[in-house]
Amino acid sequence: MCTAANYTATDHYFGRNLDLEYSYNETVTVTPRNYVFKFRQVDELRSHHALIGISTNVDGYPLYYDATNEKGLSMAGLNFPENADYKPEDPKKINITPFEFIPWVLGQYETVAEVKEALKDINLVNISFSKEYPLSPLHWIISDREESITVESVKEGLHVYDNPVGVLTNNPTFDKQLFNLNNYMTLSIDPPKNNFAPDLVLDTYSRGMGAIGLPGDLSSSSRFVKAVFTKINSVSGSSESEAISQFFHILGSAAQQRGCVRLGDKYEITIYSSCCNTDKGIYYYKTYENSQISGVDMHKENLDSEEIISYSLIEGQQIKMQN
Ligand SMILES: C[C@H](CCC(=O)NCCS(=O)(=O)O)[C@H]1CC[C@H]2[C@@H]3[C@H](O)C[C@@H]4C[C@H](O)CC[C@]4(C)[C@H]3C[C@H](O)[C@]12C
Repeated sequence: MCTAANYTATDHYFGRNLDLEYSYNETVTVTPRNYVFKFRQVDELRSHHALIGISTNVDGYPLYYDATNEKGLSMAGLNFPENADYKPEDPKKINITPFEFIPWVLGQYETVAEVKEALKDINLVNISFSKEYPLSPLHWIISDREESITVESVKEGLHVYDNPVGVLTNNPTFDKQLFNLNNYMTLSIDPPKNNFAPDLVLDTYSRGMGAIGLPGDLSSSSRFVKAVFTKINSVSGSSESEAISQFFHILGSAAQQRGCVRLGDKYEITIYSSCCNTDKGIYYYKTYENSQISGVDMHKENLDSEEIISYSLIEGQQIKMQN
């Protein structure tokens, strides 16, 4: 399971939890402007916006999970099993493979509005990277400071939904996730009023009772409701430190602890949580066993170069002893 979100304090932030039972040796990867992005069915991009995000790099190609470009546009791919349906090549469309989708969008566009226009001509074509890296069933959230969309290639075709909550998890399809929020409209951050039985004396015996009924399990639809409630009601100071702390707490509301979701002989965990300051191009992250925030600043790299730059994730707790 995964959860992605965006958030605006003074700056704008975008990030995700990557929930899985194994890892692909992912790294924080900066793709500079002159790295040649080759595509299977369309012309290469010799010069493009620079990107920072997390990827698995195979044969020098960054297979991004989530990324932000130097213009502040961000995108993340999340699992969408049984629903994702990629298509045969369509000669009337721009045929992009799912593994090329993040570089193709972030390499060229600056805003969600531009992406929406471009998506009218896109076909997500069923070509995998290689035998070892087959097609992943994904859907995507794309955000800038102003708006977010969700893109789902399903049996009926390519669906592009406005995403008014700036959150994405996994199944079911995004229209159903949004509809499900109707069921929670009475939840509140304030103490509840007794609408249940006004003649009964009912006591608000604990803080937080306004949100009783907010799901706490780790299913995708429950994480969606929990993350939306937490994000929409989030309050943070405007400093970088306060904003990124708050953002990691939003993701923390839907994080997976080892032992709660069994998959055969493994457990799904939140492998990493990320928070990119999309205005400054700084990618912050934590890992399951490293609660300290680490960061990579894309602008400290030579963004005019041609080679990708990657940083291994710092794993293992960094404990600051005080005596
Ligand atoms: C499985 C990951 C998403 C995590 C997630 O949503 N889990 C939820 C599980 S569930 O629905 O609740 O069951 C996705 C996100 C990005 C994906 C990776 C990226 O797309 C990059 C390449 C793409 C290649 O085609 C396959 C390997 C891969 C390296 C992908 C492996 C895997 O599918 C990743 C890591």
